[in-house]
Amino acid sequence: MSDTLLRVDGLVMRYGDHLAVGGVAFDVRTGEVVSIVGPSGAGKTTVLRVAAGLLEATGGTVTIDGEPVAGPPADVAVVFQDYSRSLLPWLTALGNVTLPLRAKGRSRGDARSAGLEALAAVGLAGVSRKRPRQLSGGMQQRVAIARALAYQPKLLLMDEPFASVDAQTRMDLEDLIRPLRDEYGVTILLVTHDIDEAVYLSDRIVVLSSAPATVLRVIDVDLPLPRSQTATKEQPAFGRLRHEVLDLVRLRPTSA
Ligand SMILES: Nc1ncnc2c1ncn2[C@@H]1O[C@H](COP(=O)(O)OP(=O)(O)OP(=O)(O)O)[C@@H](O)[C@H]1O
Repeated sequence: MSDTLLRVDGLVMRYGDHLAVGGVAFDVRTGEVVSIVGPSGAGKTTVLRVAAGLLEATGGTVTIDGEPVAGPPADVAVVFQDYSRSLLPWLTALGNVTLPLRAKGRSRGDARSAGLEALAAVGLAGVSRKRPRQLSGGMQQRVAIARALAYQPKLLLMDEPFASVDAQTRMDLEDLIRPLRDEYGVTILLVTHDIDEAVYLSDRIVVLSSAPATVLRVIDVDLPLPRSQTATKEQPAFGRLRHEVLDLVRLRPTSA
């Protein structure tokens, strides 16, 4: 469980005159759930998009299993915040989940059984024939997660995946993550604004500074497993971690 799957090394990103990311480095080990947090505009999404091969960095390297990322890697899936734009409205839930599998050359029957299994894993066994507009926001995001998992990626990258749903649905979706990690043996790197969510879900948290982003600290989250929305969040250790992360995220550079 301790080998490195993703390595971000000296990552620099400049948008025109703006130096957004100023040398970010961290590792994600196989099987981990790691969150990236930081102030608004710190470059969290930028780091994730470079790891996904969707954006070319100005400098530094990202490797997955030792291979430099240059374009979207075959065994990486991405889940975005905006589920309404990530699902195809004219396809059923199952059709959305199986589309990438068919594109990858899997047979119809094989794609269908992997798709049904993934929909069941996210708690949507009964809605495989429904279209996205017939599903709630939380259910649509579950379909997007099922689509990513059915692909059986080594690495799942998630950018604010629960930011557009209500608080109760958010907790339900959070509680899918660690069991899905176990069931699919997938490593997860997640960007979130929500410090409680980062502490609750993660094995480690990468805290970025404001721009130009660097890694302020990588924090081990050694809260016992399995986690629970009530018991875990009542633990003094949860409060201490939350406090530590919040202090770092709210750090402001001292003015000269
Ligand atoms: N395509 C782009 N062109 C120009 N500037 C960009 C572009 N994408 C991002 N930026 C800028 O780079 C900085 C980092 O953006 P990024 O979205 O990575 O940060 P973030 O930490 O994910 O932000 P937030 O917490 O607000 O979602 C911001 O100042 C943003 O305005």
